[in-house]
Amino acid sequence: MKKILLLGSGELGKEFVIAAQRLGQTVVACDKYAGAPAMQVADAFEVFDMLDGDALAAAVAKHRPDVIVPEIEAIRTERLYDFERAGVQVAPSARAVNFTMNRKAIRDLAAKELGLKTARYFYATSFEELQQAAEKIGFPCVVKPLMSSSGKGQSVVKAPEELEQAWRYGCEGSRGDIRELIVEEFIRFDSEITLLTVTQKNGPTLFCPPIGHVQKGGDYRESFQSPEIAPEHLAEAQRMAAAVTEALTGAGLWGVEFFLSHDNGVYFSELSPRPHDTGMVTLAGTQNLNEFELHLRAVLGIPIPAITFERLGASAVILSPVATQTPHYEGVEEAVADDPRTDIRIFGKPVARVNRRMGVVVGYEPLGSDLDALRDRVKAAAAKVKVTE
Ligand SMILES: Nc1ncnc2c1ncn2[C@@H]1O[C@H](COP(=O)(O)OP(=O)(O)OP(=O)(O)O)[C@@H](O)[C@H]1O
Ligand SMILES: NCC(=O)N[C@@H]1O[C@H](COP(=O)([O-])[O-])[C@@H](O)[C@H]1O
Ligand SMILES: [Mg+2]
Repeated sequence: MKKILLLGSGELGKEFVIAAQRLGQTVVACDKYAGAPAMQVADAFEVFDMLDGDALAAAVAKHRPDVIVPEIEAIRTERLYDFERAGVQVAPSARAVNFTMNRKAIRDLAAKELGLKTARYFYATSFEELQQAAEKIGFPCVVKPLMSSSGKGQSVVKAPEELEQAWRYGCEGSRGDIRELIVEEFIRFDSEITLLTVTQKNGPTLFCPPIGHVQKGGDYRESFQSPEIAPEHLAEAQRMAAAVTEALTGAGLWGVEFFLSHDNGVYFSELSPRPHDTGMVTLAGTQNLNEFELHLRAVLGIPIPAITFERLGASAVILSPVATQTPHYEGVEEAVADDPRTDIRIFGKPVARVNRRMGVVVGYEPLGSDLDALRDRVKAAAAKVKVTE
């Protein structure tokens, strides 16, 4: 049995810990606040800022884990190389986690080294550089901090006069100590997908059926598995996902994000070297193993003979409209009352902020059913749940 140090303890970590507990593993859940979702189900927990390299090293020295499993991006990832050299397994690998925590490293690797198709992009370290970059890209363009997730600090800029606001918003939403933004060409995609990809220690790379999703303000609102996509688009996405995960090295589940355009084909966007929020749809039992079970098996080297697609699924998020130290949930009973194939997860975050994701509704139907109707049903159920003070 292995001891796992989980770096980040949100909703994704919570489901990962549940999967690990079911296989008898020991998990120490870490995050910068107490009472985080994954801590509620772990064997032990530590509260510290994972961007603090010394605090991170102290937690590793104290618990002597066999495996470190990052769950968020805000980690002093350079230190992971030291732990890996000292014999601790890092999932999927220190290189993968270090490259993906900063958009610059992963974007340059994908676009320049691997030659994958991405939106055109430039970097900016000052407002003047941002203006020059936006002029070259044209409008609209997308401005994002190099280090952020869930759409924090991200804006679509429609005209030059909006750039100053985008610069300020981007710097404010920037995590860690880097003050640099990326400016991207705005891709008019027809749809976007996450391709959950599994790399194994001993075994071939496996792909889950693609997950379609809808984002607002750079944050996921609903996801569904599996949308109809052109076979050549799927093949191209799988080729790119295999190339980028191979270059990053290691074993685990990855969420590889793509934009699909009827006219322009497939664009690589970014990837998470860990379970993906849109992949929470797999909690609806869409596959033989959900994304958390797949990550665990791949990390521990437990065989995954195949990933099978069992049912259509949809997920819709529950966001808090209020900031409160004492979140309450109304409408849970109503949300699940009418449909036996609808279920809900309340993450148990101790505190609510405006637009913080507090729960998710998942639902399923047999393969071959109407996916749009399923999405509507799941969204309607999620809308019945209200986070209140
Ligand atoms: N260049 C672009 N053109 C059009 N839309 C974009 C572009 N970049 C991002 N978006 C939209 O914003 C969403 C979030 O962007 P991105 O994945 O880069 O941000 P993020 O903060 O890393 O999100 P997360 O951490 O949740 O994956 C995308 O899924 C897409 O809907
Ligand atoms: N897109 C990344 C993502 O969804 N990450 C998930 O959200 C948590 C942070 O939530 P919080 O901001 O509400 O604390 C993370 O810990 C992870 O589970
Ligand atoms: Mg993303």
